[in-house]
Amino acid sequence: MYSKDTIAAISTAVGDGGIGIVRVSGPEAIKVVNKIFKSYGKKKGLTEADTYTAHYGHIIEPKEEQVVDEVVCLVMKSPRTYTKEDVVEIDCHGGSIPLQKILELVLKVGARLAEPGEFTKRAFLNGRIDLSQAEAVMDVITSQTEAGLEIAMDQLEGGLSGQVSEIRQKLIKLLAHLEASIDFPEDEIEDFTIDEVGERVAKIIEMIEKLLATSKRGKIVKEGVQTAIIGKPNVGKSSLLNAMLQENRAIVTDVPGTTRDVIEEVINLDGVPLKIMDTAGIRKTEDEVEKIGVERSQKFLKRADLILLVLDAHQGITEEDERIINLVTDKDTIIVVNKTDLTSNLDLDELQERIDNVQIVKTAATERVGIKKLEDLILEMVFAGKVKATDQTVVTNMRHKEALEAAHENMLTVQETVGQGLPADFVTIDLKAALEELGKITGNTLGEDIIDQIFADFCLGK
Ligand SMILES: Nc1nc2c(c(=O)[nH]1)N(C=O)[C@@H](CNc1ccc(C(=O)N[C@@H](CCC(=O)O)C(=O)O)cc1)CN2
Ligand SMILES: Nc1nc2c(ncn2[C@@H]2O[C@H](COP(=O)(O)OP(=O)(O)OP(=O)(O)O)[C@@H](O)[C@H]2O)c(=O)[nH]1
Ligand SMILES: [Mg+2]
Repeated sequence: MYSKDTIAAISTAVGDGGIGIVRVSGPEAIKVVNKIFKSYGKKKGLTEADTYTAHYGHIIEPKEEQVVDEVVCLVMKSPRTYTKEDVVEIDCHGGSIPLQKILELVLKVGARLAEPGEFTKRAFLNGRIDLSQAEAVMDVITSQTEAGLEIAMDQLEGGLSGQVSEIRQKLIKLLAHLEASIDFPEDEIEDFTIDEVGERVAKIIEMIEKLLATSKRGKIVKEGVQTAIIGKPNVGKSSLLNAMLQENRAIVTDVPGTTRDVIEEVINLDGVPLKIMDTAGIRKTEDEVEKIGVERSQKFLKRADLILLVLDAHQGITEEDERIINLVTDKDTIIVVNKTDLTSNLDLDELQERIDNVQIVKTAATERVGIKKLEDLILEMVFAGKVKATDQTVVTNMRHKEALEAAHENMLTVQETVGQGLPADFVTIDLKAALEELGKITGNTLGEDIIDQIFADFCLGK
């Protein structure tokens, strides 16, 4: 079972700020800190303190009566605390010596060192938050953009938990009805028709699909969009990157084959980290160095979420372009027809007709023309037009996505069985499986080892 040790850790960055915090949690937290805390003036010790009160004083080495640091202690009493246990925070000076010295003392007088994520794990095990909320704590800490923070905060406040439990409630109700009809087939109290079962199943599937549909957006906001700029040499790929960055990051010359390595830059497009890679022009080449660059860009092409394929309007479409166009058929792609400030030798209508499902944008990179339109189109594409939908719960976690997908599979099986008019006991197994999958998101149905593994990835002191 779960240990009720009193745990302690440094909860702030060590030696990297004016103030640092040593956090202590567990049944002995107040007693432990009280052994090394001397309050200012004649005041009583921390054991007499009310919950959520701050106490000024000193940390003292118990035997030697040596003052270690001047601090403020926060006392928070069970059950209304971060862990639901007694919590004492020692706000000390932020240098690594005071922090480590105080932690050492706390450990000496009765606490043990907390494992990574153990405070939050206790908040979960003691029922203050569920597993998806606990995981959101890390997402808040590691968020890269404001949009990412907003989504993580929604999850921390129980947005995802609420939706998952709503689906689970529906499943449990359906299961209860079906099991009753199996156990007491002659009772007619709650026996609903097969159509009603079908409707309820369809509703549950729809709810799961709605959540799953947000995961693409979730991944993008959390991890960014890997964008590769590709095209044959000299079409203006590096110029396009520079125009999007609004600076001259990549070297631009009129010599084909200028970019030899892959250049990676991040631009913040309306809260979305767009990770743009400018690649070496793709073409057959005898030059060894350039060849390596070409091979690397083909590799990046495979990894990219989005491809900006650049063509030269002045030159028109050549055989080399054709080969590149054929490389990218199954990826989200925007064709950038560049150098539109020069006379055009490219038939846009003909191009659009040939690749009817790919969007085309006209630019003149060196003149910074068409860049805003390109950026709007990128946002529209990666979010399917739902850029501003930030009030919505979004699935960002792979573990959650996989559980939703598994539950979805189970429900489709249920739907098929119901459609064939098979008796109730044929579907309860799959309904239970779906219920179990959804429970993994909130942590209701996860083994201890997997829970341990999730918290092990947390940072120290969290
Ligand atoms: N000093 C300090 N600042 C911090 C934290 C902390 O642990 N300590 N946090 C750590 O992540 C974050 C805040 N998160 C917290 C979440 C819950 C509770 C808490 O005590 N909840 C109780 C009491 C609520 C109440 O008084 O109404 C509860 O939910 O029962 C505290 C902090 C950020 N700032
Ligand atoms: N007129 C005009 N010239 C452009 C435009 N974009 C790029 N160029 C010119 O085209 C040449 C090649 O541009 P780069 O950006 O280096 O082309 P690239 O595709 O990165 O070339 P490689 O790295 O060699 O594959 C340079 O001389 C640029 O100034 C444009 O929109 N209009
Ligand atoms: Mg280049």
